[in-house]
Amino acid sequence: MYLQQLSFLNFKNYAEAEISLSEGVNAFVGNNGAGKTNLLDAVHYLSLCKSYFNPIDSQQIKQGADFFMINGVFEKNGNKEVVACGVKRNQKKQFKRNKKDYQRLADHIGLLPLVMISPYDISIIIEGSEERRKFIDNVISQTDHNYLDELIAYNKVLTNRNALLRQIADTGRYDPELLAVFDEQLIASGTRIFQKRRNFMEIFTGIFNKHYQFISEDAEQVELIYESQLLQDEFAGLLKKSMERDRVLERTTTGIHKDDLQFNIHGMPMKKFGSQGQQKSFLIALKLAQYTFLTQKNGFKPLLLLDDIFDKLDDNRVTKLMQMVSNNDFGQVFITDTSMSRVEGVFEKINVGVKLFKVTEGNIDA
Ligand SMILES: Nc1ncnc2c1ncn2[C@@H]1O[C@H](COP(=O)(O)OP(=O)(O)OP(=O)(O)O)[C@@H](O)[C@H]1O
Repeated sequence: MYLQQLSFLNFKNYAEAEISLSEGVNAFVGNNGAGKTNLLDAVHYLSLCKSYFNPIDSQQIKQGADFFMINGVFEKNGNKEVVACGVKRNQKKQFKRNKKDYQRLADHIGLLPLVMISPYDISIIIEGSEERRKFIDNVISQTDHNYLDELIAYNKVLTNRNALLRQIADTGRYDPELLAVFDEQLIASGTRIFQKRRNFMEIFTGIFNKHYQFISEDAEQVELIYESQLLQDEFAGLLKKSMERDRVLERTTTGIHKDDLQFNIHGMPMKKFGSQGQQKSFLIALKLAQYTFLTQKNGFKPLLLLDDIFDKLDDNRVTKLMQMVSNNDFGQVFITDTSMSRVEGVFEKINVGVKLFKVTEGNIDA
């Protein structure tokens, strides 16, 4: 599966652009602020119906314009998939596959899978647990359609249960039967999500370890550990035990909404003890593991988008990484960088062909 043609109108700093892409490695080179990341984000829209960086669609419309449009022609299993995404100010986002509107955007997720690696991913390491849960959920939902619905259902019951806990605190009165219904729904849904996350992490951790060791050439010992209260006890028992605390705190304190991932380097937290290059290597290994997982599950290769990938990595790691993503386990790759000579040098060294694009202030030249 790969993107053959990409065009857009009024998207971020681009008035208009149209490019034909290589099935292999495509590199976009230009100065800071030229529009390299914006271009990757347009590809992200076509795959996941949204920006990777900013959840507000209208903010992606070029300043002064009142709509944006992104079109992509993909090749998948010998067929063409024509995908179009349009956003007009104050109107619902339009998303089409082969000229047909989608009823639900969620139906598109997973059709054209994509993995993005960006400097913003550092939030997975340094921010709170929500970022790490988002990462797991994003990977699983690209291969399991029911997963997203299950999560939405869980969060809805969680909101209702929390509202009831606040009502109990305010009024001292409540309907125990209603609480029992919420608990039952939360347990059923939460347990299914937990099982999916645990099964996923069992496979994913092994893939991650292999990728990290490859990129770092076994230079350091790292760990990726799934943490969930449900690993210790059944959800029903946990909920019962935490009832008193939940009532005091007026929110549900146990469940899969508390799951987290632990990242360690030499047994210590990566966030505090990893160098910037080690943290970046860790994130790259996580994302490449996501790539391998999606490939194994789907039976075809996702797109791989590498934004500003060379920054903070030493030459050995850059070479290893580019060797890896240019081999047969990977398909179409997009890379951005600020230096043409660096990109040319890296690919000459590993003897891999690359399609080069120059990006200058909203213009792309092949
Ligand atoms: N809605 C918008 N309308 C007009 N310009 C926008 C819009 N959104 C973002 N931009 C502009 O896009 C530019 C940023 O582009 P982008 O992030 O793609 O740069 P880049 O080439 O990746 O740079 P760097 O090398 O610094 O990462 C900024 O100048 C920003 O002001």
